[in-house]
Amino acid sequence: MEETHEHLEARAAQLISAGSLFHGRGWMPATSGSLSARLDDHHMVITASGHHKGDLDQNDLMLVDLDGHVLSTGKQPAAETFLHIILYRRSADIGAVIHTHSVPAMVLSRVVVEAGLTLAGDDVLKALPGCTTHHDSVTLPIFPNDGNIPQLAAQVDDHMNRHPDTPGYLIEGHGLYTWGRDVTEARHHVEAFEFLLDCELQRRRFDP
Ligand SMILES: CSC[C@@H](O)[C@@H](O)C(=O)COP(=O)(O)O
Ligand SMILES: [Zn+2]
Repeated sequence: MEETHEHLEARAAQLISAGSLFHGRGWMPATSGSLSARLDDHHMVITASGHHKGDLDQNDLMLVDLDGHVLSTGKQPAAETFLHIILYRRSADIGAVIHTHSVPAMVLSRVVVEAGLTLAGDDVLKALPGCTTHHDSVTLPIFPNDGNIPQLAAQVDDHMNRHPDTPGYLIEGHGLYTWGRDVTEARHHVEAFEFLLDCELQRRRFDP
């Protein structure tokens, strides 16, 4: 358990740094967004609910097990904790999950009428899993927003059963979820998606 806690502080430090970076970019305005990292097969560290993600400290992170039990006393976990948990349960290769609320993710998730947004024709795609050339493409499924998080999590899980290589998704009028093997890789995926979404939004202004 001591080792888990030691791990917790190191992972929490990485999440604090990512929160500061992404808030600074305008992708986690006010108290929006959430960040987590796997500690072992049964535990994760995740942001506590309602904290400003640009100004987190170790007290704003907490230990939760992958059944959803809160193991840090006196703290309320992120509202969308279950959306993080289902990803860790799916694959031991998922080591960190990050949720952002950027303007491009918000706008595109509302204007795209299809069930998914395909990103193509950009070299930065190569920063994403499964893409090796700029000829590759990635489709982000778009789920209707739902305050019932277990229900939304079940929809995401069902989609990923059918499309296990999905590297991220959008929630309509809400934001982006993506993940990686560790916090470093999840950060890269956030940056790549946010860049691609911004480009896509700007491209549509010229060619709607
Ligand atoms: C503050 S608006 C955004 C929230 O409703 C929620 O979607 C979110 O991303 C952060 O909630 P939190 O409970 O702080 O993890
Ligand atoms: Zn959110």
